[in-house]
Amino acid sequence: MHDILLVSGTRPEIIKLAPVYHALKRRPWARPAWLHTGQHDAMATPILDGFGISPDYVFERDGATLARFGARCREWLSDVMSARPWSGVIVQGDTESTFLGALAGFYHRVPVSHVEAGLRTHNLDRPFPEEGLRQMISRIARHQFAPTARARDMLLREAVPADCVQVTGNTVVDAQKWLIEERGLRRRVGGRGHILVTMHRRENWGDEVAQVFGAIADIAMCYPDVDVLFPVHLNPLIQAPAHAILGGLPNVRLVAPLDYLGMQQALIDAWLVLSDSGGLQEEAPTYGVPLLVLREETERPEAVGAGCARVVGTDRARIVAQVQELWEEETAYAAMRRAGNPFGDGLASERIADTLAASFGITDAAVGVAA
Ligand SMILES: CC(=O)N[C@@H]1[C@@H](OP(=O)(O)OP(=O)(O)OC[C@H]2O[C@@H](n3ccc(=O)[nH]c3=O)[C@H](O)[C@@H]2O)O[C@H](CO)[C@@H](O)[C@@H]1O
Repeated sequence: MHDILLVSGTRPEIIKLAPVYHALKRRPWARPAWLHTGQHDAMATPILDGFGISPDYVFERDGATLARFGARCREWLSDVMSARPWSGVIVQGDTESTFLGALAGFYHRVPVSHVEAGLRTHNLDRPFPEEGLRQMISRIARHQFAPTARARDMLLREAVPADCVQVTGNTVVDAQKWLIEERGLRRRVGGRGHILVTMHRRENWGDEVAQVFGAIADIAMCYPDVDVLFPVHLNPLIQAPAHAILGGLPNVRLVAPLDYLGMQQALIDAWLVLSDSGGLQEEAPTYGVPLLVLREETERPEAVGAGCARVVGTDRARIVAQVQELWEEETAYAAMRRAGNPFGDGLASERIADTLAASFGITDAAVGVAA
C-alpha cells in the first residue's frame, strides 16, 4: 500500500486536486491523505465539502502574516512527513502552500508530484509571487504533470528531464466533468444570460480594481438589460471598492463567493465572463462561454489561441469597448463561442494515477496518453 499526501492551501488547489484524490482512492494500491494548510480557510471549507473531502490534517493560518504562516507551516509539514513512510507528495499550482509542500517532500526525500506544472509568464513580477514559486517547484519535482503541450515545452526548455514530464490535461476539466455527470449540471437560463465577473489578483489591487469596477458600472448603466453577477472575493481590498463603486446599481448583483457547484452553474449560465482568474480561463471553454481576461498577460494563452478568450487588461475604456462590440455584433460574439476545451479532456487525474502506479512498478493503467 502506498501512502500519498496531497497538500492544498487555497480554493483553486482544492478544486484541481480533488479529482486526483478521488482517482487515487479508486486504486487498490493507493492510500491518499489530504492536508489543508489553511492559507484560505473561509473559502476552502465549502469547496472541500462539495467534493466530499474531510482532510486528514488541517493547519490554521489564524490571521498570521504570510511569512509567519509560512514558517509555521514548514515545521508542521516536516512533522507530518516524519509521521509515516510516504510514497509521494502531490502539490498543485504555485502558492506558498504549494511551494512548502514540495519543499517538505524534497527535504524528506519523498518524490514530489507537481500538478499543473510548466505555466509561465517569464515575468517574476506578474504574477507575483506565483511565477517565482512555480519555477522553483520545477527544480525539485520528480513528476511534472503539464496540462498542455505548451506547458511541457516550457519545462523542457528549462532542461527538466523529459522522463519527469507528462502532458495530462488540466484536472479542472475532470472536476467539471464530474459535476456534469454526477450532479446533473446543465444550463438553466433562456436568452443571453448574465455577465459573470470575478476579480482578485494581487497585481490588480489598487487603481486596476477601480478601473475595472468603473467599466462594469459604465456597462451596467449603458445597458439596463444586462444583468451582472459578481461573487466578490473576501479580500477587503476587493470588497470595499466593489461595494463603493457597484453597490447601488440595480442590475449588478454583488454576492458572497460561491461554492463550486454554484460557481459552475453561474458560469454555464453566463453570456460573457470578465475575470482575472486563472481557473476561469480554463473552465469557461468547457461551456463555450467567451471570456475577457482582466490582466496584461496570461500564462494560459491556449484559450486565446483557440479564440474563446481575449486579453483586455484593466483599462476602463478598453473593457467597455470590448463588451460593447460583443453585445452589438453577433458575429464577433459567435466567433468566440466555441465548444471544446484546449486545456483538457477530463481524464488528467487518471493519467496522473497511472504514472504514479508505473513509478511504483504497478501496472493498472486506466487511460492512454493525452492528445
Ligand atoms: C497567477 C494565477 O493565475 N494564479 C492562479 C490563481 O488561481 P485562480 O485565479 O484560478 O483563483 P480563483 O479565481 O480564486 O479560483 C478559481 C477557481 O475557484 C472557483 N470559484 C471562484 C469564485 C467563486 O466564488 N467560487 C468558486 O468556486 C472557480 O470556478 C475556479 O475553479 O491563484 C492561485 C492561488 O490562489 C494560483 O494557484 C493559481 O495558479
